[in-house]
Amino acid sequence: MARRPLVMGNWKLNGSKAFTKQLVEGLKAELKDVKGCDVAIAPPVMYLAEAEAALAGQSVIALGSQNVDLKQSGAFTGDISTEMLKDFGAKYIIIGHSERRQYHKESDEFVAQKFGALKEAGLVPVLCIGETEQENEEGKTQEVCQRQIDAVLNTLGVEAFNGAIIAYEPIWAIGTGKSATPEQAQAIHKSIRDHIAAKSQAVADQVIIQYGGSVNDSNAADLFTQPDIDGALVGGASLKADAFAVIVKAAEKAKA
Ligand SMILES: O=C[C@H](O)COP(=O)(O)O
Repeated sequence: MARRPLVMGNWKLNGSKAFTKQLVEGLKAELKDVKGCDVAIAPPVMYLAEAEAALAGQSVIALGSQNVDLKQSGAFTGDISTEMLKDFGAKYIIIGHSERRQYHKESDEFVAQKFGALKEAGLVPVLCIGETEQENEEGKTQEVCQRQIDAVLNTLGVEAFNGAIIAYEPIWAIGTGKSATPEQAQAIHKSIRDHIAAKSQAVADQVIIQYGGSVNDSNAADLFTQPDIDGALVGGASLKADAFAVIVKAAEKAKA
């Protein structure tokens, strides 16, 4: 079945009020005629208000967030709730990014709880999974990805993946300039889809599986030729409107 691609920019810990306005204006100009690809940006939560204001009046670019917490209100210093994200019009919410797993010790189970909280709130989880370089060299890539997905499958059921996004991001490819090859990524994406298909073919057929890890304006088109690569989660190259636009348009063209 045809899946509508999603290209999402993860700005990580970058930007300012002025940068946010400037980049969003640039993206609006570059992407105004895009029809065949969903597009989202995840600025730092500090700048969701600026991004929401700058995105007003257009429907090509959706707003997202890089994280969410579990509680709705109360004495939880520093936390961000699903309702707060909805208040800013955020839709696509990244969870389980390897930087959160590594630097904030987020476990598979904790990430699965966040997945459930997002589904309950009517938001779209963008579940990041992926192996370290060592796990890759030890041939454990599929095992690691399946374990990270199983944390959701086994607690929320396969139907939770209806309308959700998976982002396969090999950790060794993030920010290194060393992307997985299209063939390497396709093999893992297919194994992820097959793993979900073992529970439900229908759910597997519709789930968007993005690739992330050094995607740029030069390598995106080749990645998108692969049948199970349904878009990209882009870090560094999402900070430049022209490079990000090339990636979006490559997805639109490849999946037309
Ligand atoms: O969320 C995005 C990824 O971590 C990829 O980052 P990158 O494109 O800078 O390698």
